[in-house]
Amino acid sequence: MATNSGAGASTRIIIALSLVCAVVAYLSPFLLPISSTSFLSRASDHLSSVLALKSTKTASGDSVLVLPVVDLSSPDAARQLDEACSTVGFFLLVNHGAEKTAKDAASNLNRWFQWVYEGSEEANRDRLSVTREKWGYGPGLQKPGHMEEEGYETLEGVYAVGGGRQDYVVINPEASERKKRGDDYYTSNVAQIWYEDADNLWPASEKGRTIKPALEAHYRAMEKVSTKLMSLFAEALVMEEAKVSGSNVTPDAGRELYESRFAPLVDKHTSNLVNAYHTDPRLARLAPGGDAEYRVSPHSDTGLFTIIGYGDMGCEGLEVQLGDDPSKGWTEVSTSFGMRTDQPLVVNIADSMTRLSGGRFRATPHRVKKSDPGSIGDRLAIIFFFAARYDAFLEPVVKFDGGDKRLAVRAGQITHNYLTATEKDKEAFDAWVEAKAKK
Ligand SMILES: O=C(O)CCC(=O)C(=O)O
Ligand SMILES: [Fe+2]
Repeated sequence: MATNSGAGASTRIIIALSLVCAVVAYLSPFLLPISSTSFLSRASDHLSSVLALKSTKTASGDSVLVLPVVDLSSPDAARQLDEACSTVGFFLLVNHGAEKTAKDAASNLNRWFQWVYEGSEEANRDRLSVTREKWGYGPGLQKPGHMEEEGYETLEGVYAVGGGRQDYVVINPEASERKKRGDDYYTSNVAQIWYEDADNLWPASEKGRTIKPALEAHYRAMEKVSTKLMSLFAEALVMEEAKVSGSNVTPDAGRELYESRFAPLVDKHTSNLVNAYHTDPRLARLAPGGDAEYRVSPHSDTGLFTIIGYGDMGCEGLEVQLGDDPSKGWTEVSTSFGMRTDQPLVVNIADSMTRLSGGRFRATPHRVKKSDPGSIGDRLAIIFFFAARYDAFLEPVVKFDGGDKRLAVRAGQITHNYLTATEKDKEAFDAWVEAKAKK
């Protein structure tokens, strides 16, 4: 896969900052008091205070952000998560246990996408055999017209994908089997918005053969990581609630909150694994449009949180809007610090988690810039949109003074599938939600 060559001044700053971080991280066992927390969490504490989780301005006025780190193997993970998600809303997840599946997914997808873009007859046949309206391969989240002009609203913007991005969308590998068994959650009329077609499509060619096992394994690994993160979010919210109310936290409080409020929302989650491949718009022969202002417009995600793997590449082009004041502008994200570890994942809070946490965890607006002129910027993002059951009721699970009381909704009503469904299907779902609320 080709790399970007034209990132300019901000890249030099990222590299400089990464070097500083690497040195700080290397020296931190000597600089910081030895404690039971892991090396990485101490390094991240230190980074947090040194950088105050804020951006740094470059000479040209650009900003870069070294993401806060959450170490999933650390006993301090819930606190790290709370700090990152109540400030930046983005973090770098390390020691997550999905290193192998993240790497395999990236290498298999890169190989197949590159082959498809070369456009041989066999490659075109393979591409067409996995192209359809919803799951499978196609432009931006599988809706023709799901482009710059036709995005949908999120809490913090409009989600639209520019020309040149092709998504290979995979849903829960269990869904098809469950539907065949007659599970009402997948077979009912209202479920059709999500599960009208519950089968994933897979390439049949020699080149694409390994994609199915690689992506199914990665999907399952992402489910595991998400479950662990949900239990840490519960722990973090319980700690915060106790702090606000001045009460003590019982040892089981986090687990109880997870089991009573979180687990039931996600036992049949509607998460999609969206494998987003961007090429230089000039090469985007297969995509309509081709020259949008952004690769992805400014938006927040609608699910609970999003976990992104970039394989052995960085997150080039990803930018976030920090703080409450949009006039502060956009800050480039760097994953360089975490790149010292194997396959770090970028995680961001999404709208549903903002709602569940009473606004404590921030669904930070983000966007993906076009590649710089002159670069041949192939770019792969393996995006797991972790989303609740479509019938989950999203309301705050804890009460904070002054917490965000934005309208509670059914999780399904803010998903991409619902928002791009026919009016008739939407009405049927809304009526069902109302009837359920009355019971
Ligand atoms: O490609 C990326 O780095 C992020 C894409 C994104 O934000 C999205 O598709 O929701
Ligand atoms: Fe996003």
